[in-house]
Amino acid sequence: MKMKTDDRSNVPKVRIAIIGMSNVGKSALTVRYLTRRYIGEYRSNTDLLYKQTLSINNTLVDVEIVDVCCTSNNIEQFPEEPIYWADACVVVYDVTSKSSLTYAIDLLKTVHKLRSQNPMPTVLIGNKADLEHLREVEEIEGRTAAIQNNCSQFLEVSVAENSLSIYSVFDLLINECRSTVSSTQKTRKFSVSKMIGTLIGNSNGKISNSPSNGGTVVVCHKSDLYKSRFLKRRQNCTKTGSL
Ligand SMILES: Nc1nc2c(ncn2[C@@H]2O[C@H](COP(=O)(O)OP(=O)(O)OP(=O)(O)O)[C@@H](O)[C@H]2O)c(=O)[nH]1
Repeated sequence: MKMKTDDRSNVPKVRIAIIGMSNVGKSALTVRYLTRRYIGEYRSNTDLLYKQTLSINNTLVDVEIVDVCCTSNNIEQFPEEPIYWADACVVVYDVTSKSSLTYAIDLLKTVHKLRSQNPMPTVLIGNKADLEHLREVEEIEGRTAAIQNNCSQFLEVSVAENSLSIYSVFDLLINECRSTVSSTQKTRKFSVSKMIGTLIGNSNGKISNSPSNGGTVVVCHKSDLYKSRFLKRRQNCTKTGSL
């Protein structure tokens, strides 16, 4: 079903940054939410910008998700731009890696520091719960970290398995920030989607009642997407695809 361009002018947009240490399953989580599928291997060393119109509680929402790849596990080197860009943040760790929880906690503190003037909802997700025999982080440790760092939700999941709770975490998060977002969108200083919109193609005309289609994904090198806020980045993007 297609909507007229005019009909879409009131569709709210929500931007989510997925962050966490390398190999915790950020890409797998993002693709699981948007497509309901699990894909085992993803390219690393690139940030992925997903853009999809979803129907949540019978309301359309333009959702943009940046899956921030993590080439260095040094918190000092984590790029700040996605945190300023986002309306909400999903911080992921791996229950089989204690250091990934430590990193996630550092990220949560960084998010709250950078966004102290303009707070945004954060969610903490412990992934790979299927690997019980390799577990290094107890559920209570993750939950405590989430509470201590003001996360609105905490969840242990296995993205490899199809669990409704994964979808409801995102849906709740999007609902949580939707009202705030609609009032601030008019005053945004810059827009990644506007800047690279021509690359993404005309996804604006696509309405997806099923979350498994209708989206686009742009693959960019992190430095190209975030270090500069200018359009010249366009030429450095390496690939555009559909979900
Ligand atoms: N057992 C298990 N493996 C998972 C799960 N989720 C992801 N993986 C695996 O973990 C590895 C890393 O997944 P990615 O989604 O690429 O992780 P990432 O955080 O995006 O990694 P970077 O791009 O390096 O930052 C892959 O081999 C996935 O197949 C899960 O729930 N269970």
